Amino acid sequence: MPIITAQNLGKTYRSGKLQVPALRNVNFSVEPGEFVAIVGPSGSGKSTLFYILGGLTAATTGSVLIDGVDFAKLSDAERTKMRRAKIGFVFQRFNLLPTLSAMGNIEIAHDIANLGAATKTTLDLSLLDHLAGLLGIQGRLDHRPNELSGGEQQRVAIARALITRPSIVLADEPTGNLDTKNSDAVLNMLRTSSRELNQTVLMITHNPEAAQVADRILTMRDGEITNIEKGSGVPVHA
Ligand SMILES: Nc1ncnc2c1ncn2[C@@H]1O[C@H](COP(=O)(O)OP(=O)(O)OP(=O)(O)O)[C@@H](O)[C@H]1O
Repeated sequence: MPIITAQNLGKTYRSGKLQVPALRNVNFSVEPGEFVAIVGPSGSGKSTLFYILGGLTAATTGSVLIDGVDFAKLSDAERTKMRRAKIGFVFQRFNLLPTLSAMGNIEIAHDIANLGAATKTTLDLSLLDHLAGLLGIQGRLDHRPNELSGGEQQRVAIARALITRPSIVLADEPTGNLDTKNSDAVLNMLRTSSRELNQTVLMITHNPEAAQVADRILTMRDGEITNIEKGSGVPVHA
């Protein structure tokens, strides 16, 4: 069964009398463990699609099924619970909390996920070690965000998203503003988490080379999916 199914998704933003159609008739599904890149020009609806898939915004038409469950049929509390349990976000606008260390930011993500979980877990220190090693941030965990470079902050944000072992990772431009070395580390981390941990990864990117790391590439234009092709699925510089 697909882990994500989008059916006839549409979204129109309304501000006053103005209506902005952002998504039209979007249909696709994603299998568990698949890595899907989403590309397309600015304004084509990529972020809007992510907000809807992540249960942060309601669709105007159509539906999203996560593990067969329709988001729209859940109460706000149930939707929040499901989001915390299943989805990890790597969004540039969801910055790290400035008063906490990198470690504190990762811990709090675990604590928040635990709030809604039926079975409480303790922080998985071996997973933390593993992620910090792969992302090259072991020596930086005691530092606050303002003492970290942009690339390090982005890698901490990835560790924060993955520490809860979400079944779905939504990453919006995770390599934006990163140099090649950091960008490769992030892409390879996402590639690994999909292949080895069976995490489903959806990644928005403007970089065609980054998109190739995915199994499938969806192209959006004017709120529609206009093309679906295979990616190489190969890590960068492998
Ligand atoms: N809150 C909002 N209110 C009104 N219109 C919006 C809102 N958010 C997005 N839009 C509009 O919806 C359309 C799709 O925007 P969206 O941010 O999803 O595109 P995008 O492909 O992610 O763009 P980018 O690559 O620049 O981030 C655009 O025309 C945008 O101006």
